[in-house]
Amino acid sequence: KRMVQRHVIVRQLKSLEALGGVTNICSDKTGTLTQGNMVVRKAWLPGFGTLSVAGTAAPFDPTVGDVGRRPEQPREIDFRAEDSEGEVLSALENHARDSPLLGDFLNIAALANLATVHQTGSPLEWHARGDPTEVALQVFATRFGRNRLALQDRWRQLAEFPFDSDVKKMSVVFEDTQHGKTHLFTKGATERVLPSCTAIRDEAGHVPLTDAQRADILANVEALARLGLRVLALAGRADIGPVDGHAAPDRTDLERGLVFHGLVGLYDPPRPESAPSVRKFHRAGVSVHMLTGDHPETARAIAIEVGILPSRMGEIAADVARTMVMTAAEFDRLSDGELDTLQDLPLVVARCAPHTKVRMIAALHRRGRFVAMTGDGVNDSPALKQADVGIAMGQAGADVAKEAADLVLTDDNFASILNAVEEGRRMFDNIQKFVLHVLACNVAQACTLLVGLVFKDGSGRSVFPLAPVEVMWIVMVTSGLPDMALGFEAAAADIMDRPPQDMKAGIFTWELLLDMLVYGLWTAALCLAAFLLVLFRWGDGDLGQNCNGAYSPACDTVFRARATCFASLTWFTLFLAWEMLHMRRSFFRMQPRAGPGSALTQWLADVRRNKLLLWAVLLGFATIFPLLYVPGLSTRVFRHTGITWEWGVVFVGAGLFFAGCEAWKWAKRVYFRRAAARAGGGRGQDLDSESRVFGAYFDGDRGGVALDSRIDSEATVLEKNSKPRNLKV
Ligand SMILES: Nc1ncnc2c1ncn2[C@@H]1O[C@H](COP(=O)(O)OP(=O)(O)OP(=O)(O)O)[C@@H](O)[C@H]1O
Ligand code: NA
Repeated sequence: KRMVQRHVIVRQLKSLEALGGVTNICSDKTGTLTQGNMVVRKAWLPGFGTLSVAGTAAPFDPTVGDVGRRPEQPREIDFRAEDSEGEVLSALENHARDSPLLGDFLNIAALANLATVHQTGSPLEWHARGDPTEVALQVFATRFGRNRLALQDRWRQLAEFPFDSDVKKMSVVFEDTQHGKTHLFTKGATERVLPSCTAIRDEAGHVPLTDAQRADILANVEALARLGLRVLALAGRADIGPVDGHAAPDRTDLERGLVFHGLVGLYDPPRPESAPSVRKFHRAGVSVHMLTGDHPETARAIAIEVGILPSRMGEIAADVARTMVMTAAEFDRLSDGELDTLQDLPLVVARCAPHTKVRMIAALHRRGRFVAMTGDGVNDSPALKQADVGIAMGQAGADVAKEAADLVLTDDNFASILNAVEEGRRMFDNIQKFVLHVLACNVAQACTLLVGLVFKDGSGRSVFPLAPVEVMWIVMVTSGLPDMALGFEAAAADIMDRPPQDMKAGIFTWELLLDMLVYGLWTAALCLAAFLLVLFRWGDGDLGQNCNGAYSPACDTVFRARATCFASLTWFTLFLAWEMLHMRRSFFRMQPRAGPGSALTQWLADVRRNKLLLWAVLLGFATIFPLLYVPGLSTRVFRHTGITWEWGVVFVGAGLFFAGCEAWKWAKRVYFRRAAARAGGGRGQDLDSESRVFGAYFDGDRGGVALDSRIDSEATVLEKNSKPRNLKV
């Protein structure tokens, strides 16, 4: 339930716990790492030039921002230059009317488009409905007065071939009621649209498309994608003859012989939380991969912005860089064997289709990784099922995807995955603490009772150091209540600073088993020592007759010794619950950094933090007195008797108990520090975090070939140049 506030719906409680052990996260880009609110930033129309939209932070409002124009193609423009946007156009509607080239381009943008953008409410506000990509195009067309709603008087839709992430394009058939002609309008990923194009539109009209022009177009796509823009190609075919919308016309038959009209570049800014979340995942030892349907250059630029790829891509050897960013086609060309020989699997897979996600999971599994995968599409179900933890999107996600998933993010936000992982680790930790406490207490009781069998009275019967009712009481009340309270313990401060737990080992790690023995045996040793000292050292050593059964004056020493043993075990059980708050940190310094107050106030605050545990411990403390001193209850039921000076033994035992536990934790800390230093191989804390995370990739010896390190700078330049100039709120 608490997860709902953190924007996560848990469909499988088990998977939340599993999420704590995730080593690799494969995330979508659009809407998850990015905001999913797109704006058209660039458009290129052959023969008309490059348009730039700047100064808008309001994605739905077509009246905000300027449109600039330069006569060159995008590949010829240095977008870092001050004047890269060119001359600002005024009266955009007139431009659209006067230039048939621009007019046709905008018609495709507005009509091959199911989104609506309109003004409603009072005061009037711009609203949009539909797919973000299409909303952006609709807003762009509306800037020039070409809103689909306005065009509907003249254009009548006859058929639609919908978009899906496998075909990566969509087409519509419209009838121009003014001229009675039928047209096909297509938009989509360039490499899906361009092959169906045979001509290109420019000032001269339609001219056949040459190979040189195709190469030109692709160079322009790259130039725009490098800015982190999603690039779509617009194309169309005029006068296709009669089409019967009811007869389900053949898609491949119509989507050919198209005329290329130009490109649009849409920007979908990363969510502000994405980069910090990726950084936190890296600190937590979790690798983040981005599997996106977008163009590799777009994917690369965004991946650099959110830190999935290092900003210093240019320093990475070319062959390494090539395996860091792959297209699905490149990825799928490699056999399973070849994938397994790669030093690292790609961090970014572009142009991803749903089945590529399944192969990625399989490849990660073969490397023994524990994988969480996001998905929103109808075809993502196999990947979501295959992943150790499948995560669906609550807003953009298809219902089938949600059904196949273990978790649903209600806000589609990548940062919410981080919350879920943290919650998973907390749950795992608390289960481990709970189990360790139960087991250590059991070991303590069992050893005390077993060793106690050695002491036999005159009739040859063993004298129990603990009576059965005492043991029951400790199991059910003294240890039971704190055990429950441990489940509510908050996450440790460093919970996201350590590597994921090994899900194959589960909670029963070597550390836990050793802890169980150490705490259990130490508790048993102290309890037995208390029993024996009170009985033989300071008492008369009289084991009496049948002292397990009933009180008699002869059993007085045994009853006192038993009471001391019981009081000790009660206290140690309670203290051990407190020691469980952190597996390695000292109970007296729970927080890594002391706050403003002294160590004592800090400690008091830490102890008070888990209220339930505090009450459970205090209750356990308080109840021991009636159990010892209420006549009848004490001797008849619990088979012990009130003690006096023996409390001194309990106090000293408590001191030794803490000393022992703390010494053991200290030894563990030293051991793990050394182990970490060895594993770090001297690569110290002083390195910047990028070198730490991506150190394996920056390998000087490989002779890094300077790649295009302009990518990141251009994306930031684009950001800077487009700071809102006349932002309306
Ligand atoms: N509405 C659309 N009409 C036509 N083509 C589109 C549309 N939306 C996206 N495309 C094209 O399909 C490509 C892949 O889009 P897809 O929706 O599969 O990716 P995505 O799911 O948005 O990205 P991600 O996988 O990162 O979430 C886009 O890069 C774009 O070229
Ligand atoms: Na997607």
